[in-house]
Amino acid sequence: MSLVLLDWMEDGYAVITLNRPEKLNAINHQMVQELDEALDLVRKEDHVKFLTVTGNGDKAFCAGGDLNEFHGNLEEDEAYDLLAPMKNVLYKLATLPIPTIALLNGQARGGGCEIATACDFRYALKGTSFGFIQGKLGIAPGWGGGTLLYEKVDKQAAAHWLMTATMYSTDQALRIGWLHKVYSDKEWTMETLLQPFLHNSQEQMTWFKKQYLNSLKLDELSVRMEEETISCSKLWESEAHKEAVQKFMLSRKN
Ligand SMILES: CC[C@@H](C(=O)O)C(=O)SCCNC(=O)CCNC(=O)[C@H](O)C(C)(C)COP(=O)(O)OP(=O)(O)OC[C@H]1O[C@@H](n2cnc3c(N)ncnc32)[C@H](O)[C@@H]1OP(=O)(O)O
Repeated sequence: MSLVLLDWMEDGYAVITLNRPEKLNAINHQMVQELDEALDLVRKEDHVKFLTVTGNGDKAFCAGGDLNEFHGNLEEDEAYDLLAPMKNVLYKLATLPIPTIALLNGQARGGGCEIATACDFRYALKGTSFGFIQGKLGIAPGWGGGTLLYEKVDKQAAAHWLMTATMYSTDQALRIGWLHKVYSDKEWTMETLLQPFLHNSQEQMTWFKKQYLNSLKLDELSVRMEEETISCSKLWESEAHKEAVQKFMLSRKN
């Protein structure tokens, strides 16, 4: 079964859906590969105006890395080997030549917030919540999403969220500029959400994105994302991290 769906819409945009609702769309190795392939396909299509990324189900956009695979007993080099491919996926997503919009249909935690941050814009359903909770797990973001957060919101707001590792409501996330819009259940239809983008031509969209990417120093961005993955791999071996993952795993067994 495909754990990542890629749909081409008649209106000229593409939709990537994280498709593992029973596990709150937690990212496992298969999904990393499928996401990578989906992004390559989108990149090749020159008629697509923009891409949306969303999660299947009504509970979560994405609950982060799958803690069965990204488990606590990995050594530093093993952790690096697992984290780096998803960091490469997020770099691809962040630098895609067309605009990207995360449609946050449910909560996002850890790596789920990293995926959303790699998109250019974030729209959320009212009542959802978000957390860069890695700090509470004895680690730090490891897919490059912490680095990207510094590009997307005020630097102090980024540092504050990463260091406190707390859950933010839609209001808090709007206040720091991470979310761009919040919609009610009734308004949560593709027509309402995407209407403002649809009038643009593909040429306009690629230019707008190019102009935005020009404002980022891309070489430096990839170096900083790589540094993040290396740092997270080192933290992976900490006792605090092992204990936090163990706690989650034990809670599943009861
Ligand atoms: C590893 C990469 C790292 C990074 O670089 O950023 C990270 O992503 S760290 C963050 C990892 N994510 C988490 O720590 C979140 C773990 N999940 C939870 O704390 C809870 O599931 C929840 C998000 C608070 C939701 O709780 P609840 O509503 O009670 O749902 P369940 O807990 O019952 O979840 C349903 C189902 O989904 C499975 N699940 C959820 N998250 C993960 C996960 N991250 N990895 C693997 N599986 C996950 C959960 O186990 C349940 O399945 P069953 O056990 O089969 O019932």
